[in-house]
Amino acid sequence: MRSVADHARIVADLFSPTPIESVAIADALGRAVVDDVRAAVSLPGFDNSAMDGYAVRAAEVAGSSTDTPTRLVVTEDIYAGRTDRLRLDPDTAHRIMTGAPLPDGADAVVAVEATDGGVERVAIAAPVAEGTSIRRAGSDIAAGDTALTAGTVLHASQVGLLAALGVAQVPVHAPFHVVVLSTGSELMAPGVDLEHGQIYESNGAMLCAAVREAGGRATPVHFVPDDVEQFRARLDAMVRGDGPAGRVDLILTSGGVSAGAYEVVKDALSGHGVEFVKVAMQPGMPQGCGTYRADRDTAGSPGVPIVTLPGNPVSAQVSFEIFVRPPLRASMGLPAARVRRRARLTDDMRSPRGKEQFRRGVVTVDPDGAATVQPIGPPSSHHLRFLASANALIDIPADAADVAAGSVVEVILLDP
Ligand SMILES: Nc1nc2c(c(=O)[nH]1)N[C@H]1C(S)=C(S)[C@@H](COP(=O)(O)OP(=O)(O)OC[C@H]3O[C@@H](n4cnc5c(N)ncnc54)[C@H](O)[C@@H]3O)O[C@H]1N2
Ligand code: MOO
Repeated sequence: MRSVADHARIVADLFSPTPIESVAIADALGRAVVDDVRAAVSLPGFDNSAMDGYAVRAAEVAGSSTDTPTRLVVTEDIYAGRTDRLRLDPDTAHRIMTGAPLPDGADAVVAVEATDGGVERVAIAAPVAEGTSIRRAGSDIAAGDTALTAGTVLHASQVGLLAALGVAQVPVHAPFHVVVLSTGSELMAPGVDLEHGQIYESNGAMLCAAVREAGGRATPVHFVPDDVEQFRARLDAMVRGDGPAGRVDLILTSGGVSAGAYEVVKDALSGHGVEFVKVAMQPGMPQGCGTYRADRDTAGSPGVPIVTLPGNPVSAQVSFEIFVRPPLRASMGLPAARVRRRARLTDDMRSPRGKEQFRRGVVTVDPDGAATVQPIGPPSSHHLRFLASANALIDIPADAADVAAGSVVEVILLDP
């Protein structure tokens, strides 16, 4: 059997970086900038007031107190957005609002609370040090400085910084596009009354969600029947790239790869550039991957990478986590690996020797930062409920069999 690490490397080699596109910053959320972004302007762009108050010369109000306020004539009213350049004459004050440009000659702002709030004349009841309540041009970022380094993922605050710098669009990797195929005659759409032996399709919905959560784009292709010819016809349309889905970076299937009599994926793809292997892991043992080329493709056609996951829902989702998510994210310049950490096991666990086990677990971190993990649900791969309650996968190495409560194990955190 192939090791998990070897299969992960072989799958990752199928992936290539997606093209770069220029995207409006609001639409670039969750994507990584491909180049350093330099500030074209300074922030702030001009000296401005940090408070609603009065722009003054600090030396002129030095002796102010409640009993002996300094009285100044107010000669200007500066609101945020005034664009004319002003000068503060000696023995005068300008009423000024937060964010409004500081007049030349002023070297401090007195907050309105330390004054009588006068409009034509103002009484200032407290001294201010030079520089008080002034936000200097470039004190946040100077024009020419690096605002974001290449690879930074855009969250709300990074989008805010780009907007403040007047950046409208940024170059980012195009979303990695995955066509998600579900096979199986037993699979039905929601809303249908199930007959005995039928089930609601769930892998397609789950894997599409997983692709989107990872930052990619997913197109579901549901309910491909267990028919090799029809299955191949669907694939061929995708490989040609002339279907409604456009460019396809990966075809992801689930089901139909083990040892049964109706393994449509295996039957359709064997001999077409796809290799089927057993990976030493639980869940997720039967796996396949390769580059699919249609029969009539001319030599040299690049084909489309394909990963075939096992059909059991927990196997499909765990396999996605281990084999597909990391290279998918790397192809978009996004941090690939989930956070791994050590945690103390709350219960005894058994693991099949010779297979790396990924058990569902709930990790709890106490206020001191110490983590414990409780395994939940049995190891078998149809227990979707327990997967849905887990926040981590417990990664038990292939050479371990019995792991006692209290042991320290490695966990993969599934919550962002
Ligand atoms: N004789 C053997 N039988 C099995 C082996 C084996 O080595 N020898 N391996 C077992 C393991 S481990 C797994 S995992 C599964 C993998 O089977 P397939 O990938 O061929 O998947 P299917 O047989 O098509 O389906 C398995 C199971 O999952 C359900 N399923 C499939 N697709 C969906 C979907 N889109 N939504 C919801 N549920 C789905 C399907 O109904 C089956 O219950 O094989 C074992 N058997
Ligand atoms: O390997 Mo299967 O994925 O255990 O259920």
